[in-house]
Amino acid sequence: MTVRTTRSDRVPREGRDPDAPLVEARGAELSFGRTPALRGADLSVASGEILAIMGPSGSGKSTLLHCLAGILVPDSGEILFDGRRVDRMREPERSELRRDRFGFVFQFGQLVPELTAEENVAMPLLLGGTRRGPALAEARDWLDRLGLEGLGRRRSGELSGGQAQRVALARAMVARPDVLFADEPTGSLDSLTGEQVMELLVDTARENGTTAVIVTHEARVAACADREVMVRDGKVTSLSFGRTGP
Ligand SMILES: Nc1ncnc2c1ncn2[C@@H]1O[C@H](COP(=O)(O)OP(=O)(O)OP(=O)(O)O)[C@@H](O)[C@H]1O
Repeated sequence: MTVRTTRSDRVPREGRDPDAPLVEARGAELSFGRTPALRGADLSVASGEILAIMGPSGSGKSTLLHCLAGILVPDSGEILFDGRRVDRMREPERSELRRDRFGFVFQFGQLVPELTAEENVAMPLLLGGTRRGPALAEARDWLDRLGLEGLGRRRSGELSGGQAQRVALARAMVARPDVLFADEPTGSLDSLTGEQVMELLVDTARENGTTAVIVTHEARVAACADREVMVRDGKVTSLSFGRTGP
């Protein structure tokens, strides 16, 4: 069911300047105790862009993603979302931003094991105040779209790794976030399954005009993105623009 899209299919959301950065880090620095993780990271992500962050283990990729997503606050530097200073927000405001505007997929889907797949997917809608019936109907619709017809009543222990990551993707997208943050979304999967999940993730983000920031070790996974950046020693050091042209 996957429809391959190309890097030139970028669809910014209506009403936005496609060239204005939606998510930005400016000179972000963050240390964990004496361990510096970010040493002046600069990054701009345009609205509707699918960006892959690559780099060696321990270089600061996850820390950068967590700062961009308002999970961590840098020691210095700025984090902006849609022109607003995320690093200056208090935790309740950042929490609201994460809930209302961002979606997340992590390496291990982190589904709630006691809940069924459709209940997991419905969770962001329920937290946002949607009634149970409509929320579950929307969740089933997303599961169908991601090729998981008929699996809505299963719990995470009854799903394969690839199925569980697709449920996690449905949960991340169900509330139509502005930005999808994915940290090694295919890291726990074999390469074929990982590629399928990544294609679904990228296609789903593109179809919905969702900006995506994806941390990955895998060049083949990064190749699905519009743009790749490299993180080394806590800095964004090199950029490669789309393979299909400058
Ligand atoms: N919670 C933490 N406490 C202490 N040190 C941390 C913590 N999180 C990350 N670090 C350190 O910060 C540095 C950057 O880590 P980070 O996880 O951002 O790297 P990464 O590029 O995502 O690595 P990997 O590809 O292995 O996941 C590393 O030296 C790491 O050991």
